[in-house]
Amino acid sequence: MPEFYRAAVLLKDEQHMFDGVRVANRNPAKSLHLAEVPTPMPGPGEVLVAAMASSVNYNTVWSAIFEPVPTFAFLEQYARTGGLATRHDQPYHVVGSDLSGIVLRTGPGVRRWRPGQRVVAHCLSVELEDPAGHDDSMLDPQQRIWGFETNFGGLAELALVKANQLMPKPPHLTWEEAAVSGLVNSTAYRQLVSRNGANMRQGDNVLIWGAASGLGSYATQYALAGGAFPICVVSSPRKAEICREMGAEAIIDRSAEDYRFWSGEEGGQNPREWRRFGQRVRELTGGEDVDIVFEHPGRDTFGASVYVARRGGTIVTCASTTGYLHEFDNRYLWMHVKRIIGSHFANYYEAWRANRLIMRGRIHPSLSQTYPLEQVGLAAEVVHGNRHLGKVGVLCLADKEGMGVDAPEFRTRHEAQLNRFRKRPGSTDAAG
Ligand SMILES: C/C=C/C(=O)SCCNC(=O)CCNC(=O)[C@H](O)C(C)(C)COP(=O)(O)OP(=O)(O)OC[C@H]1O[C@@H](n2cnc3c(N)ncnc32)[C@H](O)[C@@H]1OP(=O)(O)O
Ligand SMILES: NC(=O)C1=CN([C@@H]2O[C@H](COP(=O)(O)OP(=O)(O)OC[C@H]3O[C@@H](n4cnc5c(N)ncnc54)[C@H](OP(=O)(O)O)[C@@H]3O)[C@@H](O)[C@H]2O)C=CC1
Repeated sequence: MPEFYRAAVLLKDEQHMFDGVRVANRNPAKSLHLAEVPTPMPGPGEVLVAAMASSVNYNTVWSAIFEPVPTFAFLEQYARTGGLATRHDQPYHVVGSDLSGIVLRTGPGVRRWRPGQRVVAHCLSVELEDPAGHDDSMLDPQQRIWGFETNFGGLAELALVKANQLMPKPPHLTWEEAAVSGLVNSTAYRQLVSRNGANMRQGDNVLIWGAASGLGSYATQYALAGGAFPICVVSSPRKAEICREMGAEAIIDRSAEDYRFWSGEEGGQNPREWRRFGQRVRELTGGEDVDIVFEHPGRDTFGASVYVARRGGTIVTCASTTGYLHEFDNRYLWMHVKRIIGSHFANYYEAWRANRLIMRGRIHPSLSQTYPLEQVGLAAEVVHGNRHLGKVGVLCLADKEGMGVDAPEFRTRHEAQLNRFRKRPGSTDAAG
C-alpha cells in the first residue's frame, strides 16, 4: 500500500483566488493541481480503489471555479459530524465524482466486495443513520456527493469510497469508457425514468436541453430506449448529427435559430421568444407539446421550459448551470396544471439499474476524448468552455486508452455506438 498517491487537488489557501472574477473567466486549469497526498486507510464500510480512469463532471468545474461556494465549506461541515468524517477536512480537496478501477483494500465489515474486483463507483456518499434516508437515500440529511462534498475523490490514482458506492464494471468497456457514466447516467435515469423523477412513459415527447453533452447524451438514449420521442436541443451541426445518429429525429440547433429568452423589456424574459421556440417544437412534433422537459441550464432556459410543457406536463430539473435564480410566468404553470420536479443524483438502486443498462448494451457511454491526469485542468477548462461533446474522460492509473476490456465479443456488437461521440480524425474542435 503506497503511503502517498497522486491526485488532482484544489488548495484551501487558494479558495478565494477568483474572487471578483466573472464565472465565465475563471479558469479551472489555474486552480486544479496535481499533488502527492497521504493515502487514507479504509474505515468500517469503506473501500480503497485503485482508480484506472475517471471523468470530468460539471461539479468538478464548479469545485475548481469555487462556485457557488468553495467546496472546502462542505468538507468542514462533514468533518463537524465527527468520527472518521474528520479526515475529510484537509488543506487540499481531492476532487472527482467518477471512477473505474480495481478494489485494493476493504475496511472492516465490507462483505460484498473483495480486492481484485473490477468496479465502477457512483457518487452518492450517504450515512443512512437517519430514518429519512431509508425511504429514499437521496432524502438522507447526511447525503453527500463524493469528490464534491467529500474528500478523496476519483480524479486520482487511489480513491476512498463507501462500499455501497461500488457497482460491477461493464466488462465490454475500456477503463476510460467505464469511468464516464456513473454520475450522469444515474442522474439522467432518476431524473427521467424513475418514479422519483419524471416517470417517463412510452410515447412521451421529451424536450432535452444539451442533448449531445453530459447529462443530455444519456437522457436522449433513455428517451429512445424507452419508446419516447426526444426533441433534442443542441448548439452545433456536429451535435445535431450525433443526435440523429443516436436515432433522434426532432432536433433544434439553438445557436442557428438564435433564441433570446432574456431579450424582453428592461432585460427581462421575452414571451415572444418562448412562443417562437414552442412553435418550432410543435413543427417537429406534428403540433404536440412536450410531456417532459429535461432541465438543467436553469436561468437561461427555465422560462421557456415552463412555457413549452404541455398541459399537465412535467419540468424536471437537476441544475442551474446558467444561474439559479429563475424567472417564469406562473400562470402557465398553475392554469395548465404543470409540475416542476427537483431531482438530484440517484439512490443506489437507481444507480445500479442505470449501470445494469450499460452492462447490457442498452445505454452506452458518450466518451468523446480522454486526457491524462496531468492535464485534468485543461480537461475541466474544455468542459467549462462548452467545447466538448458527451463526456470527457481522464486516465488515472491506466497508462493508455483502450485497456481493461474483458468481453471483446460483446464489445464488437456495440463498437459503432461506443465510438459515436469520439473526436473525428483531423478535427480540432471537439464540439465542431
Ligand atoms: C451529482 C452532481 C451534482 C451536481 O453537479 S449539482 C451542481 C453543483 N452543486 C451546487 O451548485 C450546489 C452547491 N450547494 C449549495 O449551494 C448549498 O449547499 C445549498 C444552497 C444547497 C445549501 O445551502 P447551505 O447554506 O449550505 O445550507 P442551508 O440548508 O441553507 O443551511 C444554512 C442555514 O439555514 C438554515 N435553514 C435551512 N433551511 C431553513 C428553513 N427552511 N427555515 C429556517 N432555516 C433554515 C439551516 O438550519 C442553517 O442554519 P445554521 O447555519 O444555523 O445551521
Ligand atoms: N443534480 C445532479 O445530480 C446533477 C447535476 N448536474 C449539473 O447539470 C448541469 C449540466 O451537467 P452536464 O450535462 O454534465 O454538463 P455539460 O456541460 O456536459 O452539458 C450541459 C449542456 O447544456 C447546454 N447548455 C449550456 N448552456 C446553455 C444555455 N444557456 N441554453 C441552453 N443550453 C445550454 C449545452 O449544450 P449545447 O451547447 O449543445 O446546447 C451544454 O453542453 C451542470 O450544472 C451540472 O453541475 C450534473 C449531473 C448531476
